[in-house]
Amino acid sequence: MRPFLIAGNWKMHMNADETRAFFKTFEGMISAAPAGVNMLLCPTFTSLNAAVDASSKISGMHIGAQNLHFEDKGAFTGEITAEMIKETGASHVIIGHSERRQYYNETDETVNKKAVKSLSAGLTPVVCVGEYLEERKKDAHFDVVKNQLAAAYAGISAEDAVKTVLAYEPVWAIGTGETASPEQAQEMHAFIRAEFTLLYDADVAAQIPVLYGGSMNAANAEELLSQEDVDGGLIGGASLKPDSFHQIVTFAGEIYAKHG
Ligand SMILES: O=C[C@H](O)COP(=O)(O)O
Repeated sequence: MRPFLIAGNWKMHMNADETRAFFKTFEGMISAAPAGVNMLLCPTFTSLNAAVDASSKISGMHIGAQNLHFEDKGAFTGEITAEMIKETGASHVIIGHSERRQYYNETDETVNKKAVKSLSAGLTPVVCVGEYLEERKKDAHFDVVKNQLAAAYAGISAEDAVKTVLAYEPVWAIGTGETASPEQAQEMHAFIRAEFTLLYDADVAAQIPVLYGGSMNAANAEELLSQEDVDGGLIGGASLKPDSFHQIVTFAGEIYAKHG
């Protein structure tokens, strides 16, 4: 089975001191990721250095940013380049999160440009897709995700596609406490895998980790992670607490030990 990636998106929470405090507690719980599990935490830009420093004590822990600009430099006030993120020691970057699509005019085109830029800079893009509730109610969710996928991966070679991570985050499940059922998650993840097979081939599709995001927590993670095509989670609120993040990582390790 594919290794799990348990990722936390800290959004606009956790300053540098709080980041160091999180890691101090977390490293008391775990010094290395369980076999078959990788961990990723994505703090704010100003906490990246603190997170990278602290993460060096935990094997299998990676650090990522939450956004980047697709240009190398220029008059883009408030933005940050891929190279600047790399300079902190971070290895991943979240791209196209629904909050950025919703509040900051992120489009399918900019998501694609950002994915291309992060790959060329040697950062792993965690590309986010997902439908709104109205789209699911209209039964348009598969088409929405299919279009987002095709746009995000336009012009990306198979060789690069396998270096990406995909996160399916139904917008109606983000921060709402309402999670997709394990069946809904598995259905969409299998669909995404089939789309990757059409865009590339079955071998590429089998290599791209597909994470679920949307109110994943210690109470529902085990069932979600037990689904065949759910390769991990992109966790918001529950990743801010060392004990719940640790619990989710532990579930992933147990599932991998059983089936891996
Ligand atoms: O990127 C993470 C997602 O937006 C999920 O956030 P949440 O776990 O707080 O619902």
